[in-house]
Order: sequence, then C-alpha cells, then structure tokens
Amino acid sequence: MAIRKAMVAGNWKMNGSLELVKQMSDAINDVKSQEMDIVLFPPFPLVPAMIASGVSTGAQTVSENTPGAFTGEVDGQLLKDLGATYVLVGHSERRSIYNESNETVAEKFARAQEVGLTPILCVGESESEQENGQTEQVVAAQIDAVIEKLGVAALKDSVIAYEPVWAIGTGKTASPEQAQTVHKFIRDKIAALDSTLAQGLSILYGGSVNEKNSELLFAQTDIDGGLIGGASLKAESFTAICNSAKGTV
Ligand SMILES: O=C(CO)COP(=O)(O)O
Repeated sequence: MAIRKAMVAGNWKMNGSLELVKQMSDAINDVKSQEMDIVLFPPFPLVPAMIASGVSTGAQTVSENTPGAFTGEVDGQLLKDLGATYVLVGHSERRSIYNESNETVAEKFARAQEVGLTPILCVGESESEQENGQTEQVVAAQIDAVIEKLGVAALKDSVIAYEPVWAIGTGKTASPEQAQTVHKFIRDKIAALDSTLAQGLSILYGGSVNEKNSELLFAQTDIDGGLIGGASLKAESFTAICNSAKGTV
C-alpha cells in the first residue's frame, strides 16, 4: 500500500534543459525531507540526468503497449530500468491535445503498474463542464475507467491529481474550499468501495499553484500536496512550495 504522505510533483511539460536539471536538483537536495516526497517530471531526454542528480523522477506519459512497432512511443519498462519511479497518466494536455480517452488512460495506468512505476492519475473538468455543474460527473468517470479495468485495489499503488483544466496555466487557482470539496468527493467515492485504501491515498491538487497560494491549499484535509507546472521551473518558487507542504499530511 502506498503510504499517504505529503507530495510535491513538478511537471516541466515541454520545458527545461540540462542546466535547469542541475540548478533544480541542487535546490531540491537542500530541502528534501523524510516527511514528504518531491518528484520532478522532465521531458524524456532529461530523465536520465534527473535520475543521476538524485531527485525522484517520473515521466510525463508512457505507452500503453509492450515493446514493438510504435514509432516515437516510450516503453514503461525502459523508464523503470533507467530508475524512474512515477509516471503521469491522463494529464489534461494529453487528453485534449492527443485525444487520450478515459480507456486509453486506464491502459497506460495498467502498463505503468505492470512494470512497477507508480501512476499519478490526473483528473479534472474543463471550464464549460464546471460551468454546467458537471465536475463530479466528469471526475467520477475518469476514475471509474481505471476501477472498471483493474478493480479498486489498483488505486492502492497510485496517486490521484485533481487538476481543473480551467486552472491550468491560467493563474486562476481553485479556491482552497473549492478544491477541498472535489478532493473530498474523490476520497468519499473511493471510500465507498474501500475505506482503508481511500484513507491511505494521496490526492494532489494542480492548477496555478504557486508559493503564495500553496500553504492554504495544502492545509485542506483532503489535499495532500500539489502537481506544479509553471512554478516548478523556478527553483525558488518550487522549493518554497515544497517547504509549505511539509508536515501537512
Ligand atoms: O498542468 C499542471 C501540472 O501538471 C499545472 O500547470 P500550472 O501550475 O502551470 O497551472
């Protein structure tokens, strides 16, 4: 069972450089602590350098397939063999730009676990879905696709990240209360199937998290940390966010 623990994850998206790996890993190695997990998700070519720097490293996506004729795809086993530990599945940019369906995301989740990588399942509603009051329905369907394929027990060795699409890269963060409501909905939904598992699950919030708003977000009962985009590219901001997560779970 994954242990519920504070976690701050940095998703670099298609940004970063070898120089930034060096700068960021030096900064993170200074703030690391036993009470929390800090993980960075650089673009694929920077994964080996990040692993070598001593920072826990994940990939931003993974193929749902086993090795074969899939030009341009990246196999999970290779990532695992390199020393990666996590993988993001179902990030909203993968869902919207690369048309990944809930079912494809569930297949990627399965492949990640098959090779021993911990999937971080990203869920979240779009702006229009939020305006139409469909947040819970959308998030439930995204989680149900994994539960239907693999059973609820598969969530034991995973992390969930709630990232409302309207808050990503927009500077419009969900309020701590708004985010807490959705996090509680997610935990209660899973608790209805397995309460011990739900209590042990880390649920991260993502969407315009910065060093000014992180403390209040992480103070919420069901928010166990964050998945950070833009602010994970700046050492000062990212380490301040990491420090604000210490001792919150
Ligand atoms: O998509 C995100 C992390 O995966 C969030 O991005 P921002 O923090 O830049 O809004």
